[in-house]
Amino acid sequence: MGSNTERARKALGAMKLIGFSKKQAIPVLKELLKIFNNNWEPIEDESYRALADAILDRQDSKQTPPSQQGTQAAHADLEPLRSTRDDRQQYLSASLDDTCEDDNETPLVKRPRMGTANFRPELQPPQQSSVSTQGALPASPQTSRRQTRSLTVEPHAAGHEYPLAVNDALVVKEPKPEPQIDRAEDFVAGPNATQLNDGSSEQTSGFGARGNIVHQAQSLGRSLQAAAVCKNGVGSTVQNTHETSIVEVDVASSANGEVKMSLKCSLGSSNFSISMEEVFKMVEEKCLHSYKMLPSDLSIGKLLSEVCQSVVQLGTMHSEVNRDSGSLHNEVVVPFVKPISCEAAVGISDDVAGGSSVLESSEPCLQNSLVAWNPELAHCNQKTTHDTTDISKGEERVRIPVVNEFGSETCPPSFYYIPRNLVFQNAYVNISISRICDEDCCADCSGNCLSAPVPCSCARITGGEFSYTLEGLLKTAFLDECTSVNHFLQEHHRFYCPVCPLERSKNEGSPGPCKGHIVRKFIKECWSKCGCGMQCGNRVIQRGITCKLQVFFTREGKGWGVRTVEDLPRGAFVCEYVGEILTSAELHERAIENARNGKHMHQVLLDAGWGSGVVLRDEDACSLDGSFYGNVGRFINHRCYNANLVQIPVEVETPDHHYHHLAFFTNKKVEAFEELTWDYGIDFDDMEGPSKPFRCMCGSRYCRDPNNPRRMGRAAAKRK
Ligand SMILES: C[S@@+](CC[C@H](N)C(=O)[O-])C[C@H]1O[C@@H](n2cnc3c(N)ncnc32)[C@H](O)[C@@H]1O
Repeated sequence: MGSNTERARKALGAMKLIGFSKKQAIPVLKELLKIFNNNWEPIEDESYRALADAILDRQDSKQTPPSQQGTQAAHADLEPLRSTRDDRQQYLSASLDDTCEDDNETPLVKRPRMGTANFRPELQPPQQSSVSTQGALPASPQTSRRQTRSLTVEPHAAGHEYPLAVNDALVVKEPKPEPQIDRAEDFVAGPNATQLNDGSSEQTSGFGARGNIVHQAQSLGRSLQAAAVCKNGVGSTVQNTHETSIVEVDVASSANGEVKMSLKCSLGSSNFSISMEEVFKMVEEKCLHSYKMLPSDLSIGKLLSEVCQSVVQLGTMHSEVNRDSGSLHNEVVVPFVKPISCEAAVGISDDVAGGSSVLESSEPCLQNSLVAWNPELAHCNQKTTHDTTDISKGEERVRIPVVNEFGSETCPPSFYYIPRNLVFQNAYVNISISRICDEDCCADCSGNCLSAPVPCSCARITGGEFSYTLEGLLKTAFLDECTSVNHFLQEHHRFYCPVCPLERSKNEGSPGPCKGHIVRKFIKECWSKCGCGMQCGNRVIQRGITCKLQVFFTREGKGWGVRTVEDLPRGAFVCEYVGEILTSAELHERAIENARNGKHMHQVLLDAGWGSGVVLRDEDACSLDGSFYGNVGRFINHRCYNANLVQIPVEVETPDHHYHHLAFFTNKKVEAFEELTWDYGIDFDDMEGPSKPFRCMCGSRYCRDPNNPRRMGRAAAKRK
């Protein structure tokens, strides 16, 4: 603590260190001491941040144009309401004056901490009849701006009303759910929170909050909660002030693994409404003041989002540690509860008309999934070999964690993670240098083909233009065309095999008529026979996954799914669908086997190039099966019509298209924590197959499943 002189010396030393002379600092310090009724704590807090800001505000105010003087005058009116100086104050002023003579001292100053909840004079509670920082220090252009942004914070500002007298809780924008899925938002809050925001209840501290959050008993644990309690000008001479101001940072996880941070500022009886953008901007400005310079791309929003992502990652790691030490259910960090089996009876859909289609599972899985909420009904402790911190086991450039907030298993049933397709047995995939002719590669190129003045021969099959932009995204026109294939099937070319390999594998002697395959646009990437480097912009999918993904257990009964934990722009490559490359006959066998075993189906036809006019041999009619060997793509669930991913065939190392890669790209902007989905192309009306399509839980208003009661009219749902 120390004497007032000592404290003043330190404060001035701290200011000196960041470039403020005593001449500049002393009057402001005096002013603040008056405001805080000689309470040093709010001034010393955060390495004298209040003092530094107040000095800056005062400096700014000197440049305030005359037009803004009226506002200052309004504040000046508050002056008489302020508490009068007592003897102590006078003594302190004298001490300060003394201190002024000594310029040699350089007390230690802590580096200001960024992002820590702290008490701010500007956000000080309206002391009903007395204290106002704004009143004490003339409003500057900056403070005026702040006042405009946080209009109702200052209760006595002339002419200011409280048009949005609402909640005091500042809630960071919550992770966005997948559009059009109605969800009960079950956020599990920190221990201090009770119920936020349905308007019906408030927190213990008197806060309400925006959003739709139902808090439950479990929490992320105290370690994830930071609370800063700052004394707020409590003193005998200040009347009508409340005892403390509390600023809390609460981090809560939702039932489906989303993370929400809420900042709660107890501001007594004041009402105010501000947007998070305003808060972020102000914090950024303050950081700038404190640090004098900031990284140009600093964004408090991003910083907070990073905090949320770290919570998810830490939660995942904790769950793994707990699982290993057998204490999963003793110490709940993220609300992991008892598991379910997600084994399911399966069937194979005969539908190939929608293009690449995943052969689907059936009801039992859904029934199992629905018991996920009831731990007592959970069963099947199937052992898996997954690393929940990274299901790819280091095979990808990024880690892909697994999160399960509902099931007794912390990870999905076993499979081998492979980052690239592998031939199972008989599929004919001939990758050889000699098969790539000169027109199908760019041997003379170097560096980045996208930067060349004239597109090289690798752009030939895409009409002389590359599919990618220099930023590594799909070009809009190309993406629009690929997406419209899924949306308006009838308008796109459908190819009918003279003898369909799929039908032939079902009935060799008398194959049924081909149901049709959609002719899709291909991406063609440069490859090893090209002269360009691996960083060439026309090599996107072959560089592998770069975005941050997470495998999570869905709440809607779809089993496991995939979500992004960062915002993704439109046209971004997400991942490939990887699996064993099967022939039609092998595919058929697998489907029957899967149907017997009752598993999710993970098979996708690679039929985008079947319309080449040649009658395909069985070994040329390839498909991918991710059941036993696959990558993260095997977890991506189906959504009717308005999925956020589009599947695009990609030619990399073989020029003929019976074998190709299947890559997923975002077809809209996707926000962090949205589930990633693609339209499997299932015809839910097709009941001919050995088993029936799964009951669709996609939540899309355009759901095609006739058994889905929530879908819109059949006509709307049916594809054009
Ligand atoms: C490629 S897998 C997707 C990952 C799967 N959810 C899992 O847990 O392994 C396809 C299977 O997921 C389930 N599924 C995918 N999308 C679904 C949806 N919209 N509604 C219900 N189940 C779905 C079905 O069981 C389907 O056979």
